[in-house]
Amino acid sequence: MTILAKICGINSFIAAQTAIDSGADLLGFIYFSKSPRHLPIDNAQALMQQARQHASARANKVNLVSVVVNPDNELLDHIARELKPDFIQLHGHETPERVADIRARLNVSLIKAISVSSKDDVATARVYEPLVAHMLFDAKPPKDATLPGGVGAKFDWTLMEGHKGLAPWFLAGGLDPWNVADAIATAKAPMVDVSSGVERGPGLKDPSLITQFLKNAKGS
Ligand SMILES: O=C(O)c1ccccc1N[C@@H]1O[C@H](COP(=O)(O)O)[C@@H](O)[C@H]1O
Repeated sequence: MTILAKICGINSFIAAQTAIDSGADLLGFIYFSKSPRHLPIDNAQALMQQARQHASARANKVNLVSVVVNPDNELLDHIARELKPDFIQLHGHETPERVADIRARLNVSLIKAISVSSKDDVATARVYEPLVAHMLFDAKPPKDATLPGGVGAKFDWTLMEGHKGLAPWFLAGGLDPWNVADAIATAKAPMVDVSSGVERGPGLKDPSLITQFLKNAKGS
């Protein structure tokens, strides 16, 4: 099975270039000021343009994702207009009603993240699935965490056993180059997403870890 992989929290050209050259299918750009990977819109615009140009020069297909947390309409409109991402990832507590509003408002495909610690959490995907292109299953962050994602927290991958999904879905949360093959095999995940697991410090993407993650994910 071909596994699709997203490298999230891209905040430098070297990280984007390495991810594209190593076969990433999607790159994520964080708009959330508490994140060490946060990029103001102007910086994201410049970096996304460089990434698109590099992918096009290499004839690689890569989709660019803007990641937001409980965004208001003003921010969403701004992101859609200025960044023109292929996807917007909603990584907060957006309700199904709010996701339906966003879908009606924007002409951008959506990814909805939900945090998982039980089978019931996985089942909540059913109500979102008709509204979005992909679901993303992440761990519940620790209680004292300031970020809803990007903290390297893992969940029990066996909770995903038997989950089919209307569309291919992402497994995320605490993945790294050493555990990604096991995670894919256990969860039967068609797509994976990583942020902190390919860093040498908060917000510091490590090119060799990006390359190793993609090799191990795609070799599965
Ligand atoms: O990466 C971030 O800083 C981030 C901030 C706010 C919302 C989501 C964020 N990242 C997403 O979280 C998952 C899991 O991260 P990790 O691999 O466990 O560090 C990541 O795949 C991003 O989609």
